[in-house]
Amino acid sequence: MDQPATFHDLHGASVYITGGGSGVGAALTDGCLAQGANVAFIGRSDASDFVEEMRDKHGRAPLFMQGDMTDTDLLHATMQKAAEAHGPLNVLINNAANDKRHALEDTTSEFWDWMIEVNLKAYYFACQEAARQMKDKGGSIVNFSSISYMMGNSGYPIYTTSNAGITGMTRSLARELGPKNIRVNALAPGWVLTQKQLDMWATPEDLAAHLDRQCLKEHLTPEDMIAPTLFLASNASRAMTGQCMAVDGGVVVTG
Ligand SMILES: NC(=O)c1ccc[n+]([C@@H]2O[C@H](COP(=O)([O-])OP(=O)(O)OC[C@H]3O[C@@H](n4cnc5c(N)ncnc54)[C@H](O)[C@@H]3O)[C@@H](O)[C@H]2O)c1
Ligand SMILES: O=C(O)C(=O)C[C@H](O)[C@H](O)CO
Repeated sequence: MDQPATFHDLHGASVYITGGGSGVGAALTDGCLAQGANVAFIGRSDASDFVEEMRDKHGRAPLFMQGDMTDTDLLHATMQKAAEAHGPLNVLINNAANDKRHALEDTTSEFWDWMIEVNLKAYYFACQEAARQMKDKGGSIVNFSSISYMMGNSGYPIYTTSNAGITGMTRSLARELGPKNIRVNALAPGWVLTQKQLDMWATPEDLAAHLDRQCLKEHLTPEDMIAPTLFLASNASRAMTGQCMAVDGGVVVTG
């Protein structure tokens, strides 16, 4: 898609994205490459085809590292490899998450641990390594949350718990890292119609009900997340930290 804006400071920036090979993350990789940034990303599944698609489109390929980000040593090693390839990180985008459905009654302790490891722990430890790399020259961290917890959605309580945790973590890390000029913000998307959402969760009834809740009467696409993320990543938002920015088409949450 056409870039809606140019963020000059992102040209040549070193950007690391979790889950940058599919869904919203793939749009973010595409959007960052289009700004002239150097992108590295981790993902669980093979993303070689996407890497080649990006090479064809931008003339530069993102650095893809396959692995499970819940392994903190591995996560940190991939972030260090990104720094070796592109320089210390300027931008971290914590995007990868898992919204697997579950109910309180059926939840095991192991499932809780796994969901929190994916949806919260990996975010935290990615921030830890990013902060190390950004300590001398500052940087920007964008943590993907969700409006799902603000809506009080059922069906995935550990996911919504994590989304709420992400905004709390964001505020505290913004305070801790602000003196080093490292900004930390959260972005809370509304319902973004990725192929996975369409394949797994989106029924015609739920889609219609959700559009009713939005002020704007068009469903959101992964590409709609690009410019808001670039804004938070870039110096355009240099006076913003500790915030959670909803990008949701104007969902009005009622009691
Ligand atoms: N799609 C939506 O409607 C929606 C709504 C609100 C918030 N969000 C948020 O936006 C972000 C992206 O959502 P999405 O719909 O594109 O997700 P997705 O499930 O389609 O993609 C997630 C990506 O993360 C990767 N990933 C997951 N677990 C991993 C692990 N353990 N190690 C390494 N990589 C892992 C996957 O490989 C995949 O590339 C998430 O933070 C999500 O909470 C999405
Ligand atoms: O999965 C999420 O994080 C969402 O926020 C998705 C939608 O907002 C939700 O399914 C709408 O009811």
